[in-house]
Amino acid sequence: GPGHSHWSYEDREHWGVDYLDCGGNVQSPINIDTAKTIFSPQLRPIQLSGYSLPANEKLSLKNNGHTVLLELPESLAITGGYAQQYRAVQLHLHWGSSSGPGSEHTVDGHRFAAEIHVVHYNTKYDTFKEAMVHPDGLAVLGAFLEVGPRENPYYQEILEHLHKIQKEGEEVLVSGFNIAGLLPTNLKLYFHYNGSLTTPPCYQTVKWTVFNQTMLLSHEQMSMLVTSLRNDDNKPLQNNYRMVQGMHGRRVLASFQ
Ligand SMILES: NS(=O)(=O)c1c(F)c(F)c(SCCc2ccc(C(=O)O)cc2)c(F)c1NC1CCCCCCC1
Ligand SMILES: [Zn+2]
Repeated sequence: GPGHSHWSYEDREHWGVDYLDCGGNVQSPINIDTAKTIFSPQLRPIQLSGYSLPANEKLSLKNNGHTVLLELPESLAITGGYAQQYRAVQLHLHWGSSSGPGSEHTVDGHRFAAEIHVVHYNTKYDTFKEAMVHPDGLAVLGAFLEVGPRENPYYQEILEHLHKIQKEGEEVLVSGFNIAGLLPTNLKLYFHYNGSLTTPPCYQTVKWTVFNQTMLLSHEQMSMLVTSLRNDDNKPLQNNYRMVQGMHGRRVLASFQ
C-alpha cells in the first residue's frame, strides 16, 4: 500500500507525530450532532453509475492488516450530488468486536455496529494519487451497518470470502456483483461535510457523504465480520475505527430535515 511506516489503532494518539495532517483541524471521523446540522435543500440525491458489475469481472479482496479492502474499477462513478465527477478506487469496512460497536462516525453520540466506506477520486485529476492531496480530491460515501432480521445477500458476496484472507496480506478474487447493493436504497437522505482520511496520512481532502439509512446484516454476518480477520501481529483485527475528531468550526449539512 501507500508507503507509510507501521501504525496501529492502539497508538492512534501518536499518529500526529509521524503524519502532520493527522493533527489538523479538518479531520475525520466526527460525531454528527443532528441538532447542529444545517438543512440544505440544494443537496441533490447521490447518483451512482456503473456500480452493477458482471459476474465475470473479478475484483481483488484483500486483508491489508487494517481492514478488508475491495478494489473497484474506475468504471464506477458518482454522477450526481457532487459538483464534479468522482470515480471509485476501493471500498473497505470498519467494525468493532463481539463486545462493542465499531463505526467511525457517530450520530448524537451513538456508535453503530460497523461502517462501510466507498472511496472515490475527482476525475479532474489524472490519478488517484494526484487527487488525494487536493482539498476537492476525494469523495467517500459512508453508510452504517447494524444487525437486522435477515441475511444481506450483497454483503454476503464479501463476507463469504473472509475465511480465505484471515492473515494480513492475503487476498482473493471475488466475482462482480451490484456494488450499489452495499449502499442504502435511498440516496437522497445524507449528511455532508469536509474532512479527511481516517487513517494515516490523514489527508484533509475528503468530501464526506454519510447516509441516513442504515444497512442491515444478519447476526451471523456481523459475527463473521468481527471474528474472521487477523492483523499484522496475527491478533484479531477488531475495533479498527478512529476516535471522533473536533469540528473546529465546521458545520455538517443535511439533505433532509
Ligand atoms: N477511512 S479511510 O478511507 O481513510 C481508510 C482507512 F481508514 C483505512 F484504515 C485504510 S487501510 C490502511 C491504509 C492502507 C494500508 C495498506 C494498503 C494496501 O496494502 O493496499 C492500502 C491502504 C484505508 F485504505 C482507507 N482508505 C484509503 C486511505 C489510505 C491511503 C490511500 C488509499 C485509498 C483510501
Ligand atoms: Zn474508512
